[in-house]
Amino acid sequence: MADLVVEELSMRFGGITALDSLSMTVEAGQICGLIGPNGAGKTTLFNCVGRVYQPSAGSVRLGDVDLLALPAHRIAYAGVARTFQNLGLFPSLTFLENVMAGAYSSVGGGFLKSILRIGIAAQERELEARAHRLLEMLELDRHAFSLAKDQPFGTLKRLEIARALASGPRLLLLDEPAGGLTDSEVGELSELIDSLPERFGVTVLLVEHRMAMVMGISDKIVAMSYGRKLAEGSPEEIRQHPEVIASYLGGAA
Ligand SMILES: Nc1ncnc2c1ncn2[C@@H]1O[C@H](COP(=O)(O)OP(=O)(O)OP(=O)(O)O)[C@@H](O)[C@H]1O
Repeated sequence: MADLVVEELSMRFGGITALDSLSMTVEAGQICGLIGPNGAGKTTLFNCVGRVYQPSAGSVRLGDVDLLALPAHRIAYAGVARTFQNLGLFPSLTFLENVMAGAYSSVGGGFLKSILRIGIAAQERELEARAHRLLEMLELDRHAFSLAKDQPFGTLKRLEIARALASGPRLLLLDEPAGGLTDSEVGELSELIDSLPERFGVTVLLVEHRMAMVMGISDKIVAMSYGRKLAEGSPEEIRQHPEVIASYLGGAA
């Protein structure tokens, strides 16, 4: 069943049509890669789904929830979490604190109630235990008390994913997760991302320029050009799609 449903989404910036009536779906537990040449509208689509931009027309639904009807700050409660190209971490906090900061966005409305019920100290302990478990699952537990700013970029990319997972999302938006990584780091990160749907029950939407990585881990790919969907299908179908090859993949296919 489709988990994420985007229908006839359009976004204009002044005279530029960045998204032109684009529709797509992602099934629950799928990894969907968005590809396309520079300026195709991938980031714009990503930012409309993540409620950074308010689209000019169209709809975005996650399960039964109309994401565009929510105020942008409620997006985490609806089950959407994201990572950022340039890391959305707090450099002067420890790994553990960064992950706990990610978890706070999920306690939201129930937070006050649970404080009244179990007290703030117990709530903190619960979040801390959850953050420790996540660090362990992402093989980052040895860094729990390291400051984020003291660790290499590749390790911080994993921490960024741990932080996003801490809110218990249903949809994870990954914005160029492999940007700035070495080839061996990309391999490790691909394995991690590939394992996320099964281990954490998330659906993943991924924007990434490293073609081998997208082709290797995506269940489906949406190829975009000039704000429109050029093709949608399995990596194999996309690799062989004449229009995709002509407009974008060329030698990379
Ligand atoms: N905030 C903005 N203001 C004005 N124009 C924008 C804005 N964001 C994107 N655009 C324009 O919308 C179009 C789509 O851009 P977008 O960044 O979504 O493409 P992209 O596929 O993500 O490209 P890239 O691979 O280079 O990141 C481009 O023509 C871009 O110049």
